[in-house]
Amino acid sequence: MKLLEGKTVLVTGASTGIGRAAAIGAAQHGANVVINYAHSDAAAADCVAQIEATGQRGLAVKGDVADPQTAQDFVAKAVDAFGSVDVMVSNAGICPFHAFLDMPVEVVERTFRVNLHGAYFMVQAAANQMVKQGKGGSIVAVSSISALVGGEFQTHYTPTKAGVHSLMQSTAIALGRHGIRCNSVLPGTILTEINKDDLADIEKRKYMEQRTPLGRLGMPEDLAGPIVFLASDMAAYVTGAALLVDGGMFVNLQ
Ligand SMILES: NC(=O)C1=CN([C@@H]2O[C@H](COP(=O)(O)OP(=O)(O)OC[C@H]3O[C@@H](n4cnc5c(N)ncnc54)[C@H](OP(=O)(O)O)[C@@H]3O)[C@@H](O)[C@H]2O)C=CC1
Ligand SMILES: C[C@H](O)[C@@H]1OC(=O)[C@H](O)[C@@H]1O
Repeated sequence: MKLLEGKTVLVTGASTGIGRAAAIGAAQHGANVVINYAHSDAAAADCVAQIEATGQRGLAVKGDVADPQTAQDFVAKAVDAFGSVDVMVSNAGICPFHAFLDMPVEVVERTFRVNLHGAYFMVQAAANQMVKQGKGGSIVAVSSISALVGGEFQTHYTPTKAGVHSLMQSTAIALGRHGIRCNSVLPGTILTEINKDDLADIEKRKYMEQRTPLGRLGMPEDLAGPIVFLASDMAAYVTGAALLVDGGMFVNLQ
């Protein structure tokens, strides 16, 4: 059963990792997919090729989500290409691990701008287009387990993920009257480019695995199903919700 037949799905940060898996998962469920990315041209082209291999249409639009104009351009190009915006998956993000006491100002500001401002303006641009279309829509933001728990080397990052989680709660209220649902997924530790260096520390990787009741770290594809579900009409009465996708890591105190 295809859950997104006839829909146009936009995914930010989809050249690699979770965004890429969500984009391909949406195409496998019958959507045409427009992806955003900032740097990785070849990876973005490969993602579009994978989307098209499903028989759906794909388009990559390059742009830095930290710039509010990128959101306007992304939505406009999606409408030009495929006629509407039915789903926005706000996923683009960075996590440059760094200690707190000597955290450079530029690292804090860049992380806030990409992860939180970027999500804010993407969600706002998509919502305005959905309101104009008058047939509702679905917004799924990729927050994190880190919205709920801290990280010694993530003091600049975890507040952005809590912010994204909170943004979905507030926009669920602001947009409910337009039939637009807003939810977040909260991934645990998923093996992607964002933590390749961090998890090259074998002891740390083992510790993270041992904290996970399902016994393994996540793969990007583990997020595709939950994101497609929240994007789809199967979740028609779900808004303002946050879904942990973490193999049980969050509940594992002892
Ligand atoms: N991996 C994990 O354990 C977890 C990840 N997350 C969240 O998942 C999301 C995706 O990360 P993940 O897949 O892990 O990591 P990746 O590094 O694999 O993917 C990040 C994606 O974001 C894009 N991106 C980065 N900066 C920008 C920017 N300024 N503008 C537009 N696109 C940008 C990258 O594109 P390009 O390379 O072209 O710049 C890439 O497509 C992030 O929001 C992250 O916080 C949440 C919880 C856990
Ligand atoms: C980048 C981290 O490994 C990853 O990102 C998060 O949001 C979680 O903290 C994960 O551990």
